[in-house]
Amino acid sequence: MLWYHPLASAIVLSLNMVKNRIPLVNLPSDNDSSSEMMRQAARQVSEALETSGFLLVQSHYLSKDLQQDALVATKEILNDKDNSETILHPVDPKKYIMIQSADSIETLKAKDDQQKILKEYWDVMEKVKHQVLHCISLGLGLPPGYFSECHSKSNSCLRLLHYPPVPEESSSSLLDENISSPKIRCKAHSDYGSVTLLTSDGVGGLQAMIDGVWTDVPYVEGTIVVNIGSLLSDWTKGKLLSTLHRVVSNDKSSEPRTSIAFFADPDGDISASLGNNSSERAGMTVKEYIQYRAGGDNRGRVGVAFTSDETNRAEGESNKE
Ligand SMILES: O=C(O)CCC(=O)C(=O)O
Ligand SMILES: [Fe+2]
Repeated sequence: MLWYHPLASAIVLSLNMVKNRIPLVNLPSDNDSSSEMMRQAARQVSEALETSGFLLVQSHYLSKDLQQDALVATKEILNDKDNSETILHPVDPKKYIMIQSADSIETLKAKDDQQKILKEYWDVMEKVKHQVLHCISLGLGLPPGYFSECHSKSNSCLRLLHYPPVPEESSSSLLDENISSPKIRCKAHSDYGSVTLLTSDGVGGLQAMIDGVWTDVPYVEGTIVVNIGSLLSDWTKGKLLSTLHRVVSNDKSSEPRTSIAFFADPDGDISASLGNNSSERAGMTVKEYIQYRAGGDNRGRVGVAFTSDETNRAEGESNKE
């Protein structure tokens, strides 16, 4: 039977491997570093970040209701045509608002209840960030607080994102001239800082470059997609991968898409190379590095899409698309 054909088994196996490379990890609700549950979660988190650079997590801090409410608020805020805070990306077909601190949510042009939801969401993301950093430290055999301690000042930001629907008339040309190139909604890039925590509305299209292949990042309701940025990758001397990713539109994902990216950056005044002297960031502070990657003012995050290592990887791998 075909099922037992060695080629068919290999295909099934590789599909499972892709699945397992972006595992879903339940973050333990207590912070006990010596518990078996914590040790297992720490292993799963660091293994995923070593092999694909991506995983999904579930945290007791985040309820499905809060996640849904935050998505609805995001959609409404970005749909308000009079909102001057909204930025149209210069290249990608997307619009977004950057929120640079929890306090600045109060001055966001949004209704009180929307601000309240986003504030609550921010506070939860701060907690999840520390849960993930705790697991990463433990998983790498470091003291549990090692990375959390470099994130003492909440140097995070929140990006509210909306991708408009792909127009009907262009659906026949969803595949550009080159039939194998799907339409790009967010160009390939790596993130800059330490940990990115992403909520999306379930419209597909997020892809990660894993072993040279653009791979769909699975969506599971109630979970957060976690990936890491170039700084954290560098701090671990490349052991943890800052993986290139992008958002595309294909026949399954041409609908409007809303997402919320929480970018956790380390404290601005510490060294961007954190003792890795071979790093191309040696001599820069975290704040300077983020500004360099963001294109100057840190407002739009449309600066340097990849580090030089990542550029090399991208050039090698884009041929395999
Ligand atoms: O919208 C998404 O799903 C991903 C966004 C992203 O990767 C980013 O803004 O850095
Ligand atoms: Fe990203």
